[in-house]
Amino acid sequence: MSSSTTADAKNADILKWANDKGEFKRQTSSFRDAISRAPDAKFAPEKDRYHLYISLACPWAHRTLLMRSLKGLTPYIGLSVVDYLMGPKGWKFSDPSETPGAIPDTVNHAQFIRELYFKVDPEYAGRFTVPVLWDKKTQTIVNNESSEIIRFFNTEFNDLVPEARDTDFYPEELRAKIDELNEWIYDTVNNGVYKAGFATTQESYEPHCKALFASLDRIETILAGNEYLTGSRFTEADIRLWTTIIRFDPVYHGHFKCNVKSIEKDYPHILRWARQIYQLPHVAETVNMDHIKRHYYMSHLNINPTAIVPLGNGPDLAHPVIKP
Ligand SMILES: N[C@@H](CCC(=O)N[C@@H](CS)C(=O)NCC(=O)O)C(=O)O
Repeated sequence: MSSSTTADAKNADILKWANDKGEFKRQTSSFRDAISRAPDAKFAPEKDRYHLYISLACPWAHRTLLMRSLKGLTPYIGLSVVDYLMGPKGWKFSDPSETPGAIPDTVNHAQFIRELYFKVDPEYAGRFTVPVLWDKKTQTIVNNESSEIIRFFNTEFNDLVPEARDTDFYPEELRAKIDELNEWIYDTVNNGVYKAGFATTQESYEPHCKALFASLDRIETILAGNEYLTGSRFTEADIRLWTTIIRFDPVYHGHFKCNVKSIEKDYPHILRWARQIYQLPHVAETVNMDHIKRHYYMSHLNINPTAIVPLGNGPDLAHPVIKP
């Protein structure tokens, strides 16, 4: 298949989220290299070598932006931010005068994220997802899987960036606990909201919605007895869950039909934890509620054909933290 035929074929179904059985299945990410400080590594940690492409709306991409900020990597790794609106050609770049918060692609001068994928692989037939971590030196995609990008951001710049050494979000002694939490939280919460929201049959919606709230109840119990998910330490497990939780009341509760309970009214310990993280240094500046709400409500027209964006923004995360 030529690249233009591949592109046309993708155009036809890019906004179709569920399969013929009415279920949403997330595709496995294709680019899985890593930045490494090991001698002779293909992708060594270097200043100004890498560029991160994200959407401020996307919870997966948000994790990478957050880790970049928390680890002090902002001056070391460049950033482009796509428009919140996803059209038939996928994520696009816009000028900030049209879309405040957007940052155009100053590295590859692409109009759409798909161009990066085709530049690296003209036969690429997967989805054109964000985040994308780009290497300017070898002109390729290092990795497009957020869970892996945040892992190597956490450790591999520690020799280069003085302040990065002071923080470790995946400490040796908590790894087993973090991995265990990540596994069920990914399946039933991070991806669970999408499985409920993109379902096109009652049978595929209900079990995912029930599993989601069973997990939120379990998380509420954990956070009733602990400051963070693993105890007293803020870790990767919190970062991964938090980007989903702050989107919950403003978007998933209505748009994805996850309305059995809300964070603000029914989960006081999750709310306390969400506010506590929001108020840590460098976190609030990564949140753009306009991009978040407009992306979901205006891009998924099969779910919301009028494209009306509800007014509520969810709980005020800047509100002083009150222990319930
Ligand atoms: N496994 C990926 C998932 C990324 C992902 O699904 N991103 C969404 C936005 S929230 C996307 O870019 N979707 C575009 C598409 O599927 O066409 C990760 O965690 O990095």
